[in-house]
Amino acid sequence: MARIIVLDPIAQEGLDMLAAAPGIEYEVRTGLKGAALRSALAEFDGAICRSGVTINGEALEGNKRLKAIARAGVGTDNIDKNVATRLGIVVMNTPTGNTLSTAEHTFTLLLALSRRVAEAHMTLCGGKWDRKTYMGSQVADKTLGIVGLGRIGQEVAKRANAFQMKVMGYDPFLSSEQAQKLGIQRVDKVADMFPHIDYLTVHTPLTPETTDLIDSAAIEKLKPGCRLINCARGGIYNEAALVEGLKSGKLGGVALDVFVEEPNTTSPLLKMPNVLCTPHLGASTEEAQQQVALEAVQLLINYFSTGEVRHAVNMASVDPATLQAMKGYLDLAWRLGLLMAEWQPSGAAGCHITYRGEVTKRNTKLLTSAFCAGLLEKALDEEVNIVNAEVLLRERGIVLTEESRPDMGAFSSSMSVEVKTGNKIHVASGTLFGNNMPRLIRLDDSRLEAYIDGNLFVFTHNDVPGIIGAVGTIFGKHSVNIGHMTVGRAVPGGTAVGVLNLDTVPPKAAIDEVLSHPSITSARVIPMPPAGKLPSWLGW
Ligand SMILES: NC(=O)c1ccc[n+]([C@@H]2O[C@H](COP(=O)([O-])OP(=O)(O)OC[C@H]3O[C@@H](n4cnc5c(N)ncnc54)[C@H](O)[C@@H]3O)[C@@H](O)[C@H]2O)c1
Ligand SMILES: O=C(O)CC[C@@H](O)C(=O)O
Repeated sequence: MARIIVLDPIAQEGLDMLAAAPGIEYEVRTGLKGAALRSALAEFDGAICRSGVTINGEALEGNKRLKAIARAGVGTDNIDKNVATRLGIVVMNTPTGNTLSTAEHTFTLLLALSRRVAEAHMTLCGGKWDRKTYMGSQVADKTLGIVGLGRIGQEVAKRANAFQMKVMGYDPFLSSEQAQKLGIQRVDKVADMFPHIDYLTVHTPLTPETTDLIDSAAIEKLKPGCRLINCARGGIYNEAALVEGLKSGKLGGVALDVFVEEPNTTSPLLKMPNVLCTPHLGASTEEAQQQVALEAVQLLINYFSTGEVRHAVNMASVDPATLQAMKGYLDLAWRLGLLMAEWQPSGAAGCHITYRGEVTKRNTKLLTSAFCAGLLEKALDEEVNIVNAEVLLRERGIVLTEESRPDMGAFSSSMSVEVKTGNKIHVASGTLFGNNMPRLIRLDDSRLEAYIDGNLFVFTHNDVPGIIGAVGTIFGKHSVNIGHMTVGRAVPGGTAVGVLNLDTVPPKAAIDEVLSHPSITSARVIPMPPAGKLPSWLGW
């Protein structure tokens, strides 16, 4: 049973969907922070939030249970994604559910700011019929500048065109063709539009590049009287610079839905004329809230029932069909990781993975993550999965590289992992027989064909007659049954490797006896998961 915590109010339709979902139970606990949030998160497998709760590193610290966070909305800046990734927690959002509502809210603020609607309303409510003070500005034939032309920015541009405005815009990922299609005059730098625009609106995430994007220096370059709107994130406009710009008359007005500090009832802007503020209401429509709640709940239901990862912001998304089709390869990659962790027990400095043949057409990045998860699984105290494995590996200074070679080797598909330790390189290669039978086809220099499940007994020896018989006799004497046996070598008479699948873990006395054979150079038991057992992080 997956337990889900709902940390912010979400639409009832989302809660109903959670209640009806088999294998899921949920609790709504809103308004949590600090230690209360941390201990609550530790009791659940999944979490749903909006922008109210702050899931920072402290809130996630030491969490060994949480697997997935779904954000009912777009911005995930209230979640510490670095810490989540490190802990193997996938963070997903619902990118489209509130696009139209937020674009509409932006336009609402733009129009209301132009006509000073809120101030006039407040004056009238105060008993004054004032038709002189609130002279407005027509938007038709004015120019709107848009920074960030993703989903919301583009919808705002469409509405501006419908209101007969000229639109200029900047987004590093907007092509000239798309800009032309949307009737946007694209500029190469944000500042290029400053002297020409009467209105500026931003629709980017809050990032180091967009923090204080509009500060005093930028405001200085704007056309006098320019009106600014922000329905994206507080901090993109520097709030102190806005106050100064309004005071000096350089700015014609400011409309904000978002603030650096939220909730916020003390900003000096709230008391200034030509200012219009709403308390982060961009996505607050019944339609948007219903849609993001349903989408967020669906993301978690899918994640916990099929392992599907969609709209992830801290890892590649994986749909159930891909997962299903890659099950066998994921199992192989994970097992090669587990095997290599035992085969080369001293510290790895680098890993290089080569994919050959048909497997190169698949999502090899996912297979690389699965290998890394296997490699680190036993070494680390914390949960290692495909979300955090690569990060954890790189954090340990292990250099990870990957290559794909579409040509087939001896097998239609294979993956080879090289683990560098000091000046040695250990190699293991595997392939898949059928859909779900992983096989080891190379260990260091020896070619073989071994199972990678159960109690593996791996020994190196000189390629001389009598070794197989000697080992078989020793295990027979100790009542250890051999289920499967394979030996391989690079060249006759050189170094060889034997891999046995034992029905039980051999006693130390049996291993010592094997090691006492003059031609056997090493021997160790490598416990592998039983055949068909898949990693728990795949949710199967
Ligand atoms: N007020 C609200 O309630 C509300 C609701 C929804 C979204 N939002 C905010 O709106 C933002 C935009 O949402 P969206 O759905 O359009 O996201 P989106 O990902 O579709 O678009 C963001 C765009 O910003 C662009 N961008 C990133 N950095 C940039 C930079 N330095 N300069 C110029 N462009 C840059 C990206 O290329 C992208 O096209 C979100 O990040 C979220 O924080 C607020
Ligand atoms: O949850 C909300 O209402 C705000 C949503 C909005 O900020 C977002 O980024 O999607």
